[in-house]
Amino acid sequence: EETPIPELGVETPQPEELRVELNPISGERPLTAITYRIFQERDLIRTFSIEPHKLLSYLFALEDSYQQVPYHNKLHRADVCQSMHVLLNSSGIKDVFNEFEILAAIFAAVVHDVHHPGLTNPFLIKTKSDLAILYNNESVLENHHIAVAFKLLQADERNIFSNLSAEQMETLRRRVVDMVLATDMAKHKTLLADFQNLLEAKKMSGNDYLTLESYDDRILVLKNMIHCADLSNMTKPLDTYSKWIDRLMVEFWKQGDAERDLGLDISPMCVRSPTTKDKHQIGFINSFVHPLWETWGSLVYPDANTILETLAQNREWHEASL
Ligand SMILES: CC(=O)CCCOc1nc(Oc2ccc3c(c2)CO[B-]3(O)O)c(Cl)cc1C#N
Ligand SMILES: [Mg+2]
Ligand SMILES: [Zn+2]
Repeated sequence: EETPIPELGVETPQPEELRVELNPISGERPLTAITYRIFQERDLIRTFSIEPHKLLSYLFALEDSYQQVPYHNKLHRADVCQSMHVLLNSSGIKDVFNEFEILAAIFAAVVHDVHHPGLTNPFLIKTKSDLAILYNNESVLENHHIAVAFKLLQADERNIFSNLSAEQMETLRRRVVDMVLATDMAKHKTLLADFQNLLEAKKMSGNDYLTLESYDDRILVLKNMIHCADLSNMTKPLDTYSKWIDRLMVEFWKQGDAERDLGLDISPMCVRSPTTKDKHQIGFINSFVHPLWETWGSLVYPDANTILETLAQNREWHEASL
């Protein structure tokens, strides 16, 4: 039977200054529009005998359960889902993953930030929030996203996997848990190091296309793929990227306001000042995003060359604003 979604335990800062322009096509439901289309495009509905009305009910529930936060809302999840869809088609890995892995990857992307409160793990931990207590400070947000995603599946009219066998469901759940947990930035260094070691080993083996046998190797590439999709804003053209940054800063600044009101140290990237945005984005790109995308670029060479150029241009845009 259906059990209630775990409480957030924190009130979410309400952004009054956010105007959401409605897209003429997807209207109020960008997540459903994009995800349903991708499921159709990849023939997942037929392959897994997914009942269309259940898919719509599930996607509607995902959209409705998101918090009204400036950046980590249904638009971001639709964006990551679409980016994942594109990355799965990259040259060199297009035929590597089977339809079960693709189903898990698209599903993980669309649920990876569900019910996000617009606050960071460090904030939830230092404020001793219910979520941090529930998940013992370990990947607090990511555990919550996974729990909410699977709780929403418990209602029969939303159970899009009702025609999977118990064993298929277990493997799908394992993959989705692994991928969503991999979007925790605290895991970044290990995840990227393991990815680089894998690619180094494959290069040593000499064959020019990627062959992945073990579950661990296969899920490692998928974990890095969703991590790339999650951090793909700065690989997009500047006019798109700057809109994401504006939303992100509103969200970070609201957390900074909450930290100040609670008498806590303000997280460096949440400080309201004109140079914070550029300084932190340059730091974030140099420390995390560029190394990750460079490694991805070596896997799918030359597919990601344009992405790497756009990333460099966006970094220069920040540097010019300093
Ligand atoms: C516009 C961007 O592309 C920047 C990505 C967000 O900017 C940062 N994100 C950071 O960590 C997270 C990255 C991904 C996610 C989350 C946190 C929570 O949900 B999520 O999965 O979307 C850190 Cl540590 C720093 C920055 C900076 N600047
Ligand atoms: Mg997240
Ligand atoms: Zn995300």
